[in-house]
Amino acid sequence: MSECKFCCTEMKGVSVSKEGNSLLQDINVHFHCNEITAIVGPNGAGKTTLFRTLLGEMPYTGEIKHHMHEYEKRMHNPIIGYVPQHLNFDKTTPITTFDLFSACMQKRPIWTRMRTSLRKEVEKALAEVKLDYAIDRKIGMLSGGELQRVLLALALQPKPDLLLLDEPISGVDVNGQKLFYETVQELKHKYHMAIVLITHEIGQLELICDNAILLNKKILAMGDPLTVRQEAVRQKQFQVGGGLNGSTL
Ligand SMILES: Nc1ncnc2c1ncn2[C@@H]1O[C@H](COP(=O)(O)OP(=O)(O)OP(=O)(O)O)[C@@H](O)[C@H]1O
Repeated sequence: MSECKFCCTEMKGVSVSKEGNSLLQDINVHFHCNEITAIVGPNGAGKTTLFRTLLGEMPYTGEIKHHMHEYEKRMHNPIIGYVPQHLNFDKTTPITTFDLFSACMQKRPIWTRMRTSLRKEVEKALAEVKLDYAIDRKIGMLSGGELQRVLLALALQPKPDLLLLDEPISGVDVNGQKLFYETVQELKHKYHMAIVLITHEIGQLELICDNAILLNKKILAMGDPLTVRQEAVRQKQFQVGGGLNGSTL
């Protein structure tokens, strides 16, 4: 991967064990700002565990460092945004996109009077993910792709230094996938974030990321997406055409 130019998140000799099982072994990687890094690997490879470790949810040995500009260090601790694979909720809920944002963005309880500026802020946040039209829609009526872009917009409140996307478009149709990745590319250029993406769709890796990591407890390959893809095939970490490991080429 390229030299660190500005800020980055660095994992140095990170290992995770749980109940006597080794889940991650000696992970050494830099996630750079202005770059999208894809993490690929078979089921049970430890991809989500790596995210949970970065989010501070898993005890680990080794070091995780967030290198930031000096002035940013004075302003805040690193902010990490997270987009999950799915949001499980009752599809008949009357909650709208605006209600969801209000609950997340308003510091006071939402039954108290809302900040008058809140609606404008939500409109701006939704415009960034091309969902201006969805502010008053019930979340249960949104398509899979729209809902994932709502979650992406929420993960940007406030702007993170590191954005983690955990298989964000699995089950989303082709157009929805395209729109999601276009939006992520635009955000990368606009906010210079480090973005890390877990994906099983390694057939188009070079179209969606700048760097890739092949993970199976250890890092098996790392670098430009095409090379990592070839290495995944060579090491038979995936089945051509999908199948065994739930991954597609
Ligand atoms: N809290 C935990 N305690 C014990 N084992 C765990 C825990 N969390 C995850 N594991 C195990 O660690 C392994 C890696 O899980 P993880 O969810 O990180 O894999 P993954 O690469 O994200 O898989 P998938 O592609 O199927 O989502 C699995 O064998 C899982 O059962």
